[in-house]
Amino acid sequence: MKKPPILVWLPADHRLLGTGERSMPFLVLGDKYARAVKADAHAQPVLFPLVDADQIDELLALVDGVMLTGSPSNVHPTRFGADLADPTLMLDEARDDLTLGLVQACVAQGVPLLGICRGFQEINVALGGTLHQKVHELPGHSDHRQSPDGSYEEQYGPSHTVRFEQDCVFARWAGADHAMVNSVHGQGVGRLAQGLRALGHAPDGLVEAFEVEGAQAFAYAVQWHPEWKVAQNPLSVALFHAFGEACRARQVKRLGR
Ligand SMILES: N[C@@H](CCC(=O)NCCCC(=O)O)C(=O)O
Repeated sequence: MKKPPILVWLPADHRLLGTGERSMPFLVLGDKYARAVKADAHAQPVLFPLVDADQIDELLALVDGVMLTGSPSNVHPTRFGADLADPTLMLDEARDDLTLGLVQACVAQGVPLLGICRGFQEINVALGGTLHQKVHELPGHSDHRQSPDGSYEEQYGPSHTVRFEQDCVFARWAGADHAMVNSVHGQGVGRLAQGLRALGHAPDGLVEAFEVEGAQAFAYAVQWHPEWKVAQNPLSVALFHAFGEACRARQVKRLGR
């Protein structure tokens, strides 16, 4: 009997598309995230367009993993007890309303969870951590953003090293104690949530990778973008392969085969 596809839930962004009077609300998902799930985790990306918080458990029962994508939007600072530092920052409170509860449900139920960039930040906030809203304004910190004028090749190209904790999963996936990563973010981890263990740091000390300590299943997050041209990066290949295998293992448990 043909095995059903492994299903990975990617929460959508809520975005106004169009200009002025003609702008309209849309639900959007970055193409490169969906393609990485399909081509590199060997799973089927799925969207649930409109989810109420009380539907999370019933929808989680239908999927084998969750991937929280990056986004130009930011977690609303009230979610981590701060005031909005810059009113021009793009926000997406509808996404916050879903993802912060979704993270807690994934951790509680042992659903494989991968966070990328905004998704990395969401996991930290969902579990009680805080964010720096403008890393580039912190003394001793680098600017982790990219010029919007650069090509995508430039924006998502190698930007800085990340040094991994000795013998951690990222070091094993990279085959080294460090890796060059891209960097497309203005926010970053302030206080790491209790229960998260930092596994990688940028040269300026910013946390760039963590795990959920004692997680029942795959539960990792990165500040960089492994979904960018996965096949060209052995660390990204290993990361998505491991995520896909964890989702496959859940499918066996979920479907009994
Ligand atoms: N907005 C937050 C998170 C940054 C982020 O997710 N960047 C990726 C944006 C576009 C993409 O999906 O590749 C921050 O600035 O820290």
